[in-house]
Amino acid sequence: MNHRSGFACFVGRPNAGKSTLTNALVGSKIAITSSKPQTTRHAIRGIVHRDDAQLVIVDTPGLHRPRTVLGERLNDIVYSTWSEVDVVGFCVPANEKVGPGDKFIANELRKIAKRTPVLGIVTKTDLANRQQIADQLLALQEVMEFAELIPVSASAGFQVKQLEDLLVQRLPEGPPLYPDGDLTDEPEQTLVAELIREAALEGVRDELPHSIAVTVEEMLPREGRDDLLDVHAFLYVERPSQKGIILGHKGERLRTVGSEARRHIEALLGTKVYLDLHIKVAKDWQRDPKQLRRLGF
Ligand SMILES: Nc1nc2c(ncn2[C@@H]2O[C@H](COP(=O)(O)OP(=O)(O)OP(=O)(O)O)[C@@H](O)[C@H]2O)c(=O)[nH]1
Repeated sequence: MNHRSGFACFVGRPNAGKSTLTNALVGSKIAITSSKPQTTRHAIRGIVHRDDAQLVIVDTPGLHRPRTVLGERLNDIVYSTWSEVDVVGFCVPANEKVGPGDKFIANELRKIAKRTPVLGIVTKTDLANRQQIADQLLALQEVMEFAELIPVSASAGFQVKQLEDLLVQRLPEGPPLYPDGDLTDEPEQTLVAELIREAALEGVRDELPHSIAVTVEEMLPREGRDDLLDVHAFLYVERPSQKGIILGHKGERLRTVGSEARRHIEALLGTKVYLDLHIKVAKDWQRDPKQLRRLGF
């Protein structure tokens, strides 16, 4: 049998379960999941290695109606990802009605479906009964024509292997694209920034959904120690009032954010970490292309 290799990405409205599915396929936490929408801001690749294939999964941010420069940038990332992959999985949760958001995405996907096969994936089947799952498959079929339709549950591990096979079948023949063992080719610094941002948003997402950006200025082993990494990072907010929210009473919240982020960074990098975290106010960074570039968007 010939070896196959190529790229896949999952699309779907926020919270559809794309990151969780990526993690279930890759078998290690490389994309950051959360219970609130739009936390996946970077195209993080996870890699499924098999004897007969290598599947590279690109995790895209949710497509949405752009209202700010950041929104437009995010959509650009989505479109350029779609045009680069061999197969797209369109995720719709089993326990939520197929709605206008899904139809909006389907309309956009239809434009690429002639060149790139699109699989319809009903996710989170553990949250629905058989009838609901069947109804959802039918509802999904209504919105566009799919190359395949499949129900899965990333949490329960239901049909994840089957989905992997369907994705692999759509890849072209070719040698592995990455060396064995690579989980992601996203720079560590980006992952670390994402973990800090995630910790900072915990519990205040409704107040500050898109107002936080994080840059990691420096990551260096502590002099004379090979078991301790110094991480210097800035957390950007748009207004002084938001700084107060992040800081909390007497800076207590920021300390919690710091230790929470540090725990995750240590788990990711497998080393002890000293996290030096400072807040900066960068006025309207979301609307300013120059600031966006500086913050890595
Ligand atoms: N019960 C159940 N929950 C799931 C499953 N997959 C994802 N979830 C939950 O659904 C929520 C959203 O999942 P994510 O994987 O972050 O969704 P996403 O589509 O990547 O979200 P964005 O990054 O916001 O676009 C999280 O709370 C997950 O734990 C599943 O198979 N079963």
